[in-house]
Amino acid sequence: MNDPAGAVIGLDFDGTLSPIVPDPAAARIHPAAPEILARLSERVLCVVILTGRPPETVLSLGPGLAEVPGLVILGHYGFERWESGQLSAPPPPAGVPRAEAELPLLLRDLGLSGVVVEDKGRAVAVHTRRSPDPAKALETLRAPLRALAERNGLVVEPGRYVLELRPPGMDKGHALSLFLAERAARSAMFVGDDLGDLAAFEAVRVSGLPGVTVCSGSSEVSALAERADLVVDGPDGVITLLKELVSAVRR
Ligand SMILES: O=P(O)(O)OC[C@H]1O[C@H](O[C@H]2O[C@H](CO)[C@@H](O)[C@H](O)[C@H]2O)[C@H](O)[C@@H](O)[C@@H]1O
Repeated sequence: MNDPAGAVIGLDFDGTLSPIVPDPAAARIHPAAPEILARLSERVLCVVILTGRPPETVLSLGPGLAEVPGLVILGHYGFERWESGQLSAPPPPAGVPRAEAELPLLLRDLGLSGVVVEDKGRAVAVHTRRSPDPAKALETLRAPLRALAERNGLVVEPGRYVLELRPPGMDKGHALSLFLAERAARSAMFVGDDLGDLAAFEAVRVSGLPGVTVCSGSSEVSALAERADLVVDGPDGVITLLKELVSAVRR
């Protein structure tokens, strides 16, 4: 990297900094991540975590992240922002509690077992990873959840055995584009693992900046690996890459 002081390093959380586990509440950041991010942030313009999770959840699943110098967390696909200990968030949309209230009946009528609802405040995620046939359950849910989202002014965000109902008007691409402009970035890297990260890959490409897109590879998602400049082996591979970056970068 020729100009690390101008580089924004963007990273997704689940599947990238945090290994995928069956229970979303049991996820934990890779133990090496906070320290390596702290070392990296001293060498680049900014490190930003761009995630579908609320920033406060990322901080609780990622002990040590609050101490990473200058770290910014853009949560809920960019609707919420945590920086220097401060959280900024617009009021939550009314459609989310309305949609969530309809979910138990919908799931019962579809006869699905092992499907778990994650209340995220500004969004609600429906997980099938722990159902007997996760892929089939996801397909069964797709159309009914799309209709439920539309009735409540929401959109469906698909992910790794999850369909999330969330407000429209923001995605990781838009959030990253705004952030690159805000920081007057001179180069950009984004690391992600899931479909929601494709928009951030595109944001790196359309920025016109020197950039690199990295896929935290898995057997569950192929679309990202096909579009990435570089594919690494899951969160362990991401940590190895970040360590190499820290070693390579002199500011
Ligand atoms: O944008 P991200 O940081 O990647 O967040 C996307 C979703 O991640 C979480 O779900 C995923 O990780 C879980 C824990 O490893 C896993 O059980 C689940 O199957 C994955 O889809 C999170 O629970 C969602 O709310 C996020 O939107």
